[in-house]
Amino acid sequence: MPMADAPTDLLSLHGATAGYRRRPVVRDVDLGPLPPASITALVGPNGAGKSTLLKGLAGAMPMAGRVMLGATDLLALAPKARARLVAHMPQALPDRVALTVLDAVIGARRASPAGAPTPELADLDDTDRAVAVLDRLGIADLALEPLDRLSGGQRQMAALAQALVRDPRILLLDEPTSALDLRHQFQVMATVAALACERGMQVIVVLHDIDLACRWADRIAVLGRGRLTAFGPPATAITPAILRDVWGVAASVTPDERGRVRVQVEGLA
Ligand SMILES: Nc1ncnc2c1ncn2[C@@H]1O[C@H](COP(=O)(O)OP(=O)(O)OP(=O)(O)O)[C@@H](O)[C@H]1O
Repeated sequence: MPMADAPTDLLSLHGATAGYRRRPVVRDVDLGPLPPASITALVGPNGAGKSTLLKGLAGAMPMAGRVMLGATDLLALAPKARARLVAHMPQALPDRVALTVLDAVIGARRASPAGAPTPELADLDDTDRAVAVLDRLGIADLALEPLDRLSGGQRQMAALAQALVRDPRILLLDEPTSALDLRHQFQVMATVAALACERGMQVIVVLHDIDLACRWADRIAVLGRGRLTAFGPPATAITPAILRDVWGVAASVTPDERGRVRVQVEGLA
């Protein structure tokens, strides 16, 4: 259920540009407005610049342009202030860390606490919050396991818990389901969707699985060679023409019995 005093600020990118050694990889991206309690899937081919865009939004690398949350330009905020609003789960996860899952999640909470207060968690201390997040993700049984003894999928779930425990206003997830089995893919996307709604979060999630993106996202942003190529509801953004032009595949796009878009790749275009 949405919060009574749910955030109302829209998120929008204006001319967002980022790159490496003066080589722009993401160029002039205008995206939004994205309302609170929404999921935007960022899709596109390998090397299109999806991770770079997320890193720029998270403050992990410089970005030019404007990223407005309501009247606030996130790019103009000091790193600490931006970190209170934005949590980023990167694609590459640290794997040689001997902390337990619980300690890692508590550490993430303490490193950058509370952007958006969550009423039902307001009285919990950091440990209780960490336990609540692990429970919500269905991985409370991993709490005392050292991170460096987890499977790839378990580590991905722990990294997601580290991002969620910070109560961000904006949650940036870079391929959060790439190592997960079908059950955990569903659990992660369902939990993220429920939390987006409860907390009024704006979620931007990079996914390669277009069907998963169409199933869970309110909006799809297609990035091709660093530029925004399509943006809108799944049925608008994912078309045979876009799949051909951006991914180079011949594919059919059909609604399933619930009206959701399903993509079937027939061959290379
Ligand atoms: N640290 C880096 N230094 C220099 N170039 C980089 C660096 N990281 C990424 N790039 C380049 O930037 C471009 C975009 O990379 P990015 O990781 O953002 O793409 P992506 O869309 O996330 O790809 P994928 O789907 O394969 O994860 C690629 O050409 C890549 O080689």
